[in-house]
Amino acid sequence: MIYTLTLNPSVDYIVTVDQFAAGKTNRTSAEMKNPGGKGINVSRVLNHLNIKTKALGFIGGFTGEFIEKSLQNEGVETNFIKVDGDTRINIKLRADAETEINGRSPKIGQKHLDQLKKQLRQLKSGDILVLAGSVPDCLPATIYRELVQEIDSNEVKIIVDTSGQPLIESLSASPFLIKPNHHELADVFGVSNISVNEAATLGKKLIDKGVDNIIVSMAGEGALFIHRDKTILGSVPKGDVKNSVGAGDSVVAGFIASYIYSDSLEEAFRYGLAAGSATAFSEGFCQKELINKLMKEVSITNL
Ligand SMILES: Nc1ncnc2c1ncn2[C@@H]1O[C@H](COP(=O)(O)OP(=O)(O)OP(=O)(O)O)[C@@H](O)[C@H]1O
Ligand SMILES: O=P(O)(O)OC[C@@]1(O)O[C@H](CO)[C@@H](O)[C@@H]1O
Repeated sequence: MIYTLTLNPSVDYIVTVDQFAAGKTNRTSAEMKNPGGKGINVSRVLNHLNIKTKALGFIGGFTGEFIEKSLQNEGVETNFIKVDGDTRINIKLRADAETEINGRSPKIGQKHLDQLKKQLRQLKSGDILVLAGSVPDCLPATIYRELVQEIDSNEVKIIVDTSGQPLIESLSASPFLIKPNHHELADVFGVSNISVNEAATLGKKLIDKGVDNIIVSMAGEGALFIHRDKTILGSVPKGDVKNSVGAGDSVVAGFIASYIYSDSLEEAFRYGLAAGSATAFSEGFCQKELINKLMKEVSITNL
């Protein structure tokens, strides 16, 4: 089974304002409310690709109910733990530029954490666990590593998509895959504005720390795939970007979808990039048909 864990889900309120004026009353020309949070997005994209997952995490209040109902309506299996307080609402403002305001998590108590640990103890050899998104303020930055320690089997593949200290702390859990973007990777080393070659060098340092595979996404500039004995540069298709929310999550979902069938890391990397771009070029999340079309435009070069 593939499990996704979103410690800090969100209702994504995506609003389009034709001409945004700061400090004025602006009116929307379009708006959407979607269940969000990185792990939930991975589950939703995999569902588009007819792959079953179980979405785990903490939800609360009317926003939490909205998320649970929306996922159930789409056919995504969930096993959320209910907390007091409302799940956050994240604002994605589409105007000339895209601006995001991400909210804070409701409080998560020890009993909720214990419930989650109990769920994770049910995971079995061959399962995949995707730990994705920010860590709520009330939890320690080490939480992903601590949660992985609850899993009995060493044969569960761990995928981590987070940033900052939680990403650094998760490295010692020996993840099968991490997917930082180039800014997040640079951040791990306290640097900024890295070139592709610098990203490859920094990525290899994380491989030396015990990570099996790394995808470093660089938006429209392509992506790197780094494995112990090879580094590959992937191109991404050219197109009209309509939506960047969930593009990175689609890379993770696409990678998983392809890997479980092909068992080929290179094919999975290419499919992940095609899925990321298919989401970027769509109003909602990627669909199979567009991913397959874009696959032809993703080329890879060994570095
Ligand atoms: N301008 C673009 N043209 C083509 N594909 C794009 C573009 N921007 C993003 N993508 C696709 O989306 C993927 C993820 O983009 P990015 O590197 O911005 O990740 P991210 O920062 O994790 O994304 P996000 O947090 O917005 O979901 C890229 O690997 C690519 O497949
Ligand atoms: O605040 P976090 O947890 O880092 O990111 C949350 C978020 O921005 O990530 C998803 C897109 O990747 C959105 O659905 C959601 O709003």
